[in-house]
Amino acid sequence: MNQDELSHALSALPGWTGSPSAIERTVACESFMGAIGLVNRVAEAAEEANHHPDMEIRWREVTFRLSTHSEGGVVTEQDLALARVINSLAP
Ligand SMILES: C[C@H](O)[C@H](O)[C@H]1CNC2=NC(N)=NC(=O)C2=N1
Repeated sequence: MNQDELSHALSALPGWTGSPSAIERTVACESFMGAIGLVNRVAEAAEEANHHPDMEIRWREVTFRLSTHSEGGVVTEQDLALARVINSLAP
C-alpha cells in the first residue's frame, strides 16, 4: 500500500496515524484496569482474526501498533480491518 492509499484509509480511522510500514493509535482509558480490560478485548479480537497488534501499556494509556509481519512489515488490509475493530472496542 502506498502513502496515498494509506492516507485515504487513515481518513476513515479516527485516532490512527502512521506510514506504509505501520499504523498506531494511543487510547487513553479511565483507569489502569480499564486499560487492561481494553487490552484483553483486543487480544480476543486479535486471536479471532489471527492478526495481532503490538500493545504497549503505560498506566491508563495503551498504544496499539499494527503491521503485517508475514509481508515483511507493511500495512495491509488485515491491519486496517483490525484497526477498525480496535476503534469499535475502545472507550
Ligand atoms: C501463523 C500465524 O497465522 C501468522 O504468524 C499470523 C499471526 N499474527 C500475525 N499478526 C501480525 N501483525 N502479522 C502477521 O503477519 C501475523 N501472522
